[in-house]
Amino acid sequence: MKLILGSGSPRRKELLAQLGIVPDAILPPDIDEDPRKGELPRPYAARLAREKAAAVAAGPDDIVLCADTTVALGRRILGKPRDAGEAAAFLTALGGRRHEVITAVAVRRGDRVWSRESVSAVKMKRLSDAELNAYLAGGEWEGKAGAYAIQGAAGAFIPWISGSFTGIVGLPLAETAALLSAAGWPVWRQG
Ligand SMILES: Cc1cn([C@H]2C[C@H](O)[C@@H](COP(=O)(O)OP(=O)(O)OP(=O)(O)O)O2)c(=O)[nH]c1=O
Repeated sequence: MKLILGSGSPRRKELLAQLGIVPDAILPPDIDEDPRKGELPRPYAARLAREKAAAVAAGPDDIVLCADTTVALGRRILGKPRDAGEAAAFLTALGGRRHEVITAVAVRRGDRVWSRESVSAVKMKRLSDAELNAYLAGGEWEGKAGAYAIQGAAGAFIPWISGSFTGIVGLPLAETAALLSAAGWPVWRQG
């Protein structure tokens, strides 16, 4: 039995390492991430996590761990921005309001799949032009859902959250540990 982290996100690898878990392999999935027409953020994140888990090649007894993080502004899905212009638009839309960050986790072993979603509420302050421009120039928005990373400089824009910090960063550890255990991975083995 091998543990395969089906993710190219360095954050997910680091969060897993917080549990003392080093995957036997890292295989980033390649799937179409376009939302379906009218798809809501939570079902979208759940679908993507499962599709990622299905897309990663693994042996019948191997465990595949995948996740998807989506920022939801009401019914609107904010994924990874295409460019700095879209990042600016996302951050302007998020500023001065509350939004949700959904991270869906899917664990697959053979044909069986276990999955859960972590939903957190996040308040971002309204950004001044100086804050927005400096943040965009820093490049931390690249590859991040909603165009920010709470674990970096954008932490200064977020006075309040309710939910799971590890979930917002990309892998909710409480849910992840429970799913891995359910699939038979010895999360709490000694030594
Ligand atoms: C909201 C937020 C997202 N993110 C990141 C986590 C995810 O890596 C990314 C959302 O993109 P995802 O599509 O969830 O993941 P990914 O493309 O980075 O990696 P893979 O599909 O291979 O697993 O946004 C942060 O790092 N901090 C944050 O505060």
